[in-house]
Amino acid sequence: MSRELERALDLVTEIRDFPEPGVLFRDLTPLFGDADAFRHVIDALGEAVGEGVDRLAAVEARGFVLAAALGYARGLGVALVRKPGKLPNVAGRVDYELEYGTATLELPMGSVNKGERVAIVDDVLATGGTVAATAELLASAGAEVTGVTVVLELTELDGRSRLGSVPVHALRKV
Ligand SMILES: O=P(O)(O)OC[C@H]1O[C@H](OP(=O)(O)OP(=O)(O)O)[C@H](O)[C@@H]1O
Ligand SMILES: Nc1ncnc2[nH]cnc12
Repeated sequence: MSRELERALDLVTEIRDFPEPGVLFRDLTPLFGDADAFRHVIDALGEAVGEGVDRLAAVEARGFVLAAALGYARGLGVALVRKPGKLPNVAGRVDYELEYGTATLELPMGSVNKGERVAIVDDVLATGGTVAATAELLASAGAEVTGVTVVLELTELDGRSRLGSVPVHALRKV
């Protein structure tokens, strides 16, 4: 890994007991706010996503920031998976467990085509609930999930185990 990418990832801060007691929250805000760091992270994610991908998928909200820049850099459109109640036309909905609480995700109608090869991008892989729910939504819409690419993987929470044989790429494992 380049020194620049190491420096970028070192900007992620740890906050104890947020958003609830017992959670060590990884905050990517300083990384998003530093132009050089952000560029190095997007370049690294672009390499990790690899070839043979037709589209990206990302989850509101932090995933959108990464996927928008990555989609531009790689010339790929993005399926914007949303928290509930935001979409006029919903192709599918999944409820899932988070490290802190429960959540629901919705896939916009028409955001992926049948048979498309879609790579999921997010900032943090924790329990894997978010990405597993996204993969389920994409599969229900007829897309093929080629892989999951994240900035940080929280290995202790073993999110990978929820993703079956889908390849997971993390820029850093903590
Ligand atoms: O692997 P998991 O246990 O599912 O957790 C990972 C998810 O949690 C965070 O999102 P959050 O729902 O906090 O939303 P945000 O992006 O709107 O801050 C993060 O951005 C990932 O999407
Ligand atoms: N510990 C954590 N830090 C940042 N984002 C998260 N999403 C789920 N768990 C998280």
